[in-house]
Amino acid sequence: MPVPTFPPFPDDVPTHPLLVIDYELLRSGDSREKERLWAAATELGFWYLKNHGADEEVDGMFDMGADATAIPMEEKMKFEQGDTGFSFGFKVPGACVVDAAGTLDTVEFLNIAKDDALAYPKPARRSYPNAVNAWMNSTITPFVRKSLEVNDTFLEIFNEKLGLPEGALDKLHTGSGEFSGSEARLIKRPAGMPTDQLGLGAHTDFGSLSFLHNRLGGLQVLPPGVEEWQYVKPLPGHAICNVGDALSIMSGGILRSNIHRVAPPPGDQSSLERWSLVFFQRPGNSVVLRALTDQSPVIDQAVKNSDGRINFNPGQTAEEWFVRRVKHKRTNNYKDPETWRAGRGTEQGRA
Ligand SMILES: O=C(O)CCC(=O)C(=O)O
Ligand SMILES: [Fe+2]
Repeated sequence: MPVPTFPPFPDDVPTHPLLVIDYELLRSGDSREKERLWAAATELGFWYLKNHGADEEVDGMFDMGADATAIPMEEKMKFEQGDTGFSFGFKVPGACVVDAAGTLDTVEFLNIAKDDALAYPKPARRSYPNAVNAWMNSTITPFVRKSLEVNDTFLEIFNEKLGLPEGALDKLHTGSGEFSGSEARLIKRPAGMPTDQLGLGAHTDFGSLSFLHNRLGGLQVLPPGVEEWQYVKPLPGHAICNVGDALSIMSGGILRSNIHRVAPPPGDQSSLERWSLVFFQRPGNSVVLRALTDQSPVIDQAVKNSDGRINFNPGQTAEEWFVRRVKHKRTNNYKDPETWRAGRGTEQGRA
């Protein structure tokens, strides 16, 4: 399907520039580009990525999402994620809350486990409707493989910059060979939603790295030391990449997991249906989240110098961390601001 054209992103809203990182340069080992990536990942934790080579897979995923979310609600509910902290499957609008007051969300998710995409046609974590399965070999699995390749490239560079023994971060992710919370997520915000309602509330991402593709505005970041939310402008052909909590903890806070949210698209884009696609890379399920102080003097020093706002030893595995964060977002589990706070990550009081 050709990429549709949209009304332009307005030039009169607060917008935060991101560094543009060239994936091809990273792959060729360009040391200046690696330095620029390091600056982006440690200062804000967000960057654009060009020349990632995943455009075809991304377009296919949006076509798949349109197909899959069009199935009848009754059918969809058979594949709903449920309230136990299991993420894979559909999440319908209103099934999650976006803030401590219990305000309902406005977006639909379709989450597909990396483990299912790679094992297909063998089921690994759960089953999906035919409208998803039909796209597995042609589109979903290739998108997952491509996303893993991109994120594994980042992990290798961060491993080197953090002074970790070779392959240390890989061993906790792809190299662990075990199931993980890694997943591809399609997000649909229906057209004509009230312009004062958030799509997704302020959060940090749960896992290690997020590889995001969107076409309409709406994503906003709260940069360090700034009190006003700022849009990240979608750029054609550019992914938006960011660091999540798990990698921030492992690196002793050197890699930044920055708070962000999804607001209504700005200006003339506000009434349109908004789609985004993310691949979330997360550590293997049994990996205990902790700063890798014993493997890197740089990380050890960072923890010693830290202001104490991030707990670098939360005493949870990646799976426990993930389940806790997903579960406490569910509307059915919301009781009061305390139950909301029980699902928080490294937001550091900024949400
Ligand atoms: O839709 C977007 O632009 C961002 C989505 C996001 O932050 C998330 O799913 O964690
Ligand atoms: Fe996010």
